[in-house]
Amino acid sequence: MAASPDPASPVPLVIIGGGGHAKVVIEIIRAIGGYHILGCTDAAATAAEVIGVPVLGDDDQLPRLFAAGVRHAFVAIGANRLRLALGQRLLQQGFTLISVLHPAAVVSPTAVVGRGVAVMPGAVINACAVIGDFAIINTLAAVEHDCRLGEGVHVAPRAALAGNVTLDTCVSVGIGAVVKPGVRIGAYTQVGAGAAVVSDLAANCLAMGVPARPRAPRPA
Ligand SMILES: CC(=O)SCCNC(=O)CCNC(=O)[C@H](O)C(C)(C)COP(=O)(O)OP(=O)(O)OC[C@H]1O[C@@H](n2cnc3c(N)ncnc32)[C@H](O)[C@@H]1OP(=O)(O)O
Repeated sequence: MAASPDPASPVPLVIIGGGGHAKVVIEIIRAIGGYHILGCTDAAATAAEVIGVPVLGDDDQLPRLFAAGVRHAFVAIGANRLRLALGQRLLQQGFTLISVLHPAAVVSPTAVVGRGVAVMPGAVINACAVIGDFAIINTLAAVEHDCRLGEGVHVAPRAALAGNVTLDTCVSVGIGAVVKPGVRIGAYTQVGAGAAVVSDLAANCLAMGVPARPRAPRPA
């Protein structure tokens, strides 16, 4: 995680994405303080600004911004694969990808949080959990002790991971879903809203229900 910025000299920052997730991220960055949000990039923008942040154009603007001295960025896109791919591209371009932790989130001092991670209000990340780059721990989600979350995962609002759960790359755990202790969920699998995952799930599947049952495999 990047060091905390100095509120007296705000760090210029660009946000990638301009949708609903970006709105939440913008408000967290404002709550943290210490950053000057220059704007956001959004190829599909329908307005000139997002809650007061100007839309700068599409991602082709990023090399120009880097050349102008902007070094800090955050990818605020909900789609896991796209968020991860763009984050990795920005790292290659030399940007520093900050993590945004809402002041009302609780993150254990023994947890490890990667780059480009969003932790929303009320989320709890408990002891010795490891959160991979570009993860989203959404509003009121619980990530219990010793969980291992890969890159690009999303734990949706009010979802709860018990201790020692492993989520591989780009897993999505739907709103209000729960995952039993020690369970491993394979890469790119999506768990439906309200599901109860009581045993391991393979990669690339869609699982839903109580207990969660995998449905037809999803395209890789
Ligand atoms: C801040 C934020 O907003 S973060 C956003 C977080 N997002 C989420 O949590 C989304 C989670 N997504 C879901 O739960 C979705 O319903 C999915 C991914 C499980 C399924 O989506 P789709 O493939 O589009 O399924 P679809 O809506 O066509 O439903 C197919 C069937 O599954 C059922 N179904 C859909 N979702 C669920 C669910 N979560 N649990 C149980 N059954 C479900 C439907 O009732 C339907 O049943 P039927 O065939 O008997 O009529």
